[in-house]
Amino acid sequence: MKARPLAWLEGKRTFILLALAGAALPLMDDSYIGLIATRACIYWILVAGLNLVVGFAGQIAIGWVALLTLGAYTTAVLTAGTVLPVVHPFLALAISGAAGAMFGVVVGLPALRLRTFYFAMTTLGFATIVTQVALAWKGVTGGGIGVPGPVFPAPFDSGWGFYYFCFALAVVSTWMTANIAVSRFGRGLVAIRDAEVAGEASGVSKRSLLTTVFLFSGALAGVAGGLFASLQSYITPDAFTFDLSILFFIAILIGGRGSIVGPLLGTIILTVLPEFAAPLVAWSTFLYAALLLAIVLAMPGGIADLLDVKNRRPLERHREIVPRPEILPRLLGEERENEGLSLSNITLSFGGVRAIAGLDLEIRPGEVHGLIGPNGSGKTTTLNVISGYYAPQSGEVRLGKMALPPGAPQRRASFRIARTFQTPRVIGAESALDNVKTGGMIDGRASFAESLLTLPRHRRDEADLHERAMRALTAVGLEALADVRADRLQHSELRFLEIGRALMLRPACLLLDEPAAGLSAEEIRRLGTLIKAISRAGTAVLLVEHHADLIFDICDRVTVLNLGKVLAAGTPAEIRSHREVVSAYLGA
Ligand SMILES: Nc1ncnc2c1ncn2[C@@H]1O[C@H](COP(=O)(O)OP(=O)(O)OP(=O)(O)O)[C@@H](O)[C@H]1O
Repeated sequence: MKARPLAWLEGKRTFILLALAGAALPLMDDSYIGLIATRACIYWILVAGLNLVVGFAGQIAIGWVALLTLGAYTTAVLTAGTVLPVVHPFLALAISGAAGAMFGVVVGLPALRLRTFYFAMTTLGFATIVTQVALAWKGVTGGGIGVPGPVFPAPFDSGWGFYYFCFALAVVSTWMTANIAVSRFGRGLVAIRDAEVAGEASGVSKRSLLTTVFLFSGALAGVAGGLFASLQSYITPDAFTFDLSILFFIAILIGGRGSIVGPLLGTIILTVLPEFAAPLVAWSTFLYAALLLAIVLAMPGGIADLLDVKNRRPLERHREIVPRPEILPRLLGEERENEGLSLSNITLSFGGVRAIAGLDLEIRPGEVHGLIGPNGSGKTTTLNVISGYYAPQSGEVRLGKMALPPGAPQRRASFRIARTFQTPRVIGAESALDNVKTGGMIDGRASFAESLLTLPRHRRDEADLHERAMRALTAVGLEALADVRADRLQHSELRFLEIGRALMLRPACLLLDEPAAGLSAEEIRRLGTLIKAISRAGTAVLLVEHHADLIFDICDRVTVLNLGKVLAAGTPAEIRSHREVVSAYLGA
């Protein structure tokens, strides 16, 4: 068997090793090492929070040094007492955290509108603004001359005393971000990064989740800034360089997206490396850039990928998907009284193209309703109107008596409307189990703060979610692959995985967009049995499909679309013998 030299670094063991090493570091009795270790702890406090923004949510925030600067000046100015009465260093640190949180939201908000590099540019803009204000606002910040940093009271006033203070805060930051990573919030962030529409369909609200994370990440950066001011003894604007911002960002990339241990090791490496390469200090920007290039080209998954030994173990080649529909009632609820979904007079055009023209449709609970028609007849557009991705120009979608708000896809989950996609939208970097858990996002009761501190309600949520997700995976026949990363699964498994995720909503209405595409004949048969069982458990199922056999085998009713209009509607037998349908779609 192939040697796995990094296996011992997997998971929690690395954290424990690092914590023990960190706690024992003062035994070395070398104040220079103490200084570097303190700096690594401070950087990590900031990177821990930024990691949720960059590594988990995939937002390119490269100017986070702005928040370090803000925190440093806030603490220093408050404790120096040059402008206001002197504030106790601990209180000043807490105020810096609050200021960082507020400013974190301000810096982060453009991410709700801007994507990738545009957002990156705004964060850089903020970094420049903060440094320029620090330079220009001489009365408060001392301008280019600067301001003294705080000295924390005993026992934190000595080198190692201050180290332990920073180390303790770094441990707490790690613990809190690790708690978020394994909570529904962490999974929601990764969904925003890798499968935004699927996340929305599961009820992930990008706006509120990102705002909360910017708040938290900003608070950590503010606190890190306060500690940084103390470490520096005296701060001037040139302490907050662009290089520093790049260091924070690259530590996360080197570490690997969606990991905590990786960026932690990345931060330690990037803090320690320049000390060993002191003669190269003038080359630091060049070195960072070269390192980044090397990482992106040689190991895009970063350190975390190297450590992820579990996911390199080969999978069984000939795998079979054997759904277990008999457990559906336990997953979906034994006695459900769902209401049907109805569309009345829906019209939607894209420019001059009439995708749907006055469509009426009724999907009843306990039935499978097939929606068929030639390419471009408006089937996917109909699903997108029901699931809120498109707001129709006229007409109404109702669940029972309730009219659904047009648009607002992330609110559909609360109406228990679930869907799958024509091309499976899964989070490749997460396990099958975590993908399915994302579908149960809206059932979580614990707040972000409760998850941060892993309070009982959070633990109850997670235990419940785990049990249900395992049940959903069993129902769709994928329980043996629960721990496998989704990007290692076969296409057919992804199709069933999406259904598993949708079932987590206990849907009143399930929309399936060509679920049989790419499946073998046997898999289609099993899929048919599963879909039928889902509808019999009380769900209204809308099935868009090109496999006519599947449609006619399992549907209770079929609607045929042509050019966005209903060409025919009725039972499978009626549709099969409908003259116009046969000539327009089914063929002779
Ligand atoms: N976002 C869009 N912008 C412009 N036109 C669009 C858009 N989405 C769909 N259309 C057009 O609307 C019509 C209906 O498309 P739709 O994807 O709903 O058809 P479909 O029946 O699902 O086809 P297929 O079976 O190929 O998936 C097509 O003419 C398509 O080109």
